[in-house]
Amino acid sequence: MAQLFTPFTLKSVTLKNRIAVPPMCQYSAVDGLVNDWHRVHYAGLARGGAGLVIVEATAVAPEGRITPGDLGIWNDEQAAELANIAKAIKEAGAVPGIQIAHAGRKASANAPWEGDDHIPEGDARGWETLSPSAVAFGKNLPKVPKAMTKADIQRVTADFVAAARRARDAGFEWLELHFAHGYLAQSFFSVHANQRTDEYGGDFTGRSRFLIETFDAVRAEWPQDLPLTARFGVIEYDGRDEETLAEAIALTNILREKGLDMLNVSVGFSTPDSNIPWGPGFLAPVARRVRNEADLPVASSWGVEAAAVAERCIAEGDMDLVMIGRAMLADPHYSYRLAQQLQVEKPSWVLPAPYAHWLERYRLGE
Ligand SMILES: Cc1cc2c(cc1C)N(C[C@H](O)[C@H](O)[C@H](O)COP(=O)(O)O)c1[nH]c(=O)[nH]c(=O)c1N2
Ligand SMILES: NC(=O)C1=CN(Cc2ccccc2)CCC1
Repeated sequence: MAQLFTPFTLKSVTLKNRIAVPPMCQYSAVDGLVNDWHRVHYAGLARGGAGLVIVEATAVAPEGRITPGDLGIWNDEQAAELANIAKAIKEAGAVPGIQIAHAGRKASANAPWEGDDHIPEGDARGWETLSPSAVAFGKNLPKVPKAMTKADIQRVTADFVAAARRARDAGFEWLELHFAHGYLAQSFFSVHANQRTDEYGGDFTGRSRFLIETFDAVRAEWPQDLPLTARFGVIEYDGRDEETLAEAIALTNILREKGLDMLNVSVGFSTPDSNIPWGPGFLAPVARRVRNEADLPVASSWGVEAAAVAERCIAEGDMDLVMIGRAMLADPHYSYRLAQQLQVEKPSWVLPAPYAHWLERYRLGE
C-alpha cells in the first residue's frame, strides 16, 4: 500500500494524500494582483491530484516582494482576488494553502529570467530594502538594506497579522509563514544577516525574537482549527550546520509549544557562501531529525520527485508530507504519474472524472 497515497489530518483539515505543491513564485503579478496567469496556474495544479496546493510567497507589504511581479495580500482588493484562487483550488479537490512572506534584503530584485539580481539604484522599479542589519546578501544581491528600527519591526509583524487575517477571510485553510530562504524572518535568525546589538539580535533568544513575536501574533488571529505552519531554513550548509540545526530545533520546539502545527523543513539560503549537497531528497535526513527532535509533523522538499524517493520519505518516517515543486511545473498531473508508478488502484482517479474516466480504460486504438 503506497504510504504516499494515504490521507493526512492536521487539526480539522484532511489531505487526501501526502503530496503537496509547495509555494512557487510566478513573478507574474502587477501591483501584487492575481491575473489569468495565476488563475490558470493554480486551478491546473489543483486538478493534478495533490492533496494540498500552497500559493506562492505572497507579500505582506509592498516592500516585502522579491520582485515587482510578486503577489501581495497587503490590501483588500488583492485578498478578494486571492479568494477566487482559494475557491478554485478547493473546487478542484485540493486543500487551499497560502504562504505569506517578506523578502527583506532579497527584495527589489529582477525576476530570475530577467537577471535574478537587485534592481539598480536609481531605477524607479526598485525600492529601499529592509533587514535586521545594514548587511547585504552579496553576489547577485549586493544592495545594502536599511537596518530596521523597532518601529519597522513592529509594523512588519503587524503586516503579517493583517495578511493572516486576509488569508483567513479569503477562504485559505492552511497558512505557511515564510521563515526560510534568506528572506526577512530567516535573516533575523541568521548570524550572517543579523548583527544587531539590541534585543532583536545577538544570542539565540535575540535572533529568534522576531520569529517568535510574529508567530505569536499570527497565532492569535489564525483559526485554532486550521493548520498554522512555517517554512524554516534549519541548515545553511555554511560550515556551522550543527550549531544552526541545534538552534533551529530549539526554536521549533518553542514554536510547537506556542501552537505551530507543522514545520516545512528547508534551507536557510542566508549566505552565498554555502555548499549545498544538491541531490534527490537530500534534505530528508534533516527533516527526519527535526521531526524526531522537535516532535511535530514535518513537510520537506528538494528533489523529492522519483516515486521511490517520495514513497520512502513517507514510509520511513522522514516526513509527513512531501512537497514536490519543479516536477509539478513540468507536469501538473505528476501525482497521477506517481500513482501509476506506485501501483495505486485505479491511478487515473487521482485526477478529476472528466480526465480519469477515459484514462482508466486508455489503450491505444480503442
Ligand atoms: C519557480 C520557483 C519558485 C519558488 C520556489 C522554487 C521554484 C522552482 N521555491 C522553492 C520550492 O517551493 C521548492 O521547495 C523547491 O523548488 C524544491 O523542491 P523541488 O526540488 O522543486 O521539488 C519557493 N519556496 C518558498 O518557500 N516560497 C516560494 O514562493 C518559492 N518560490
Ligand atoms: N520565494 C522563495 O522562497 C524562492 C525560493 N527559491 C529557492 C530555490 C533555490 C534553488 C532552486 C529552487 C528554488 C527560488 C525562488 C524563490
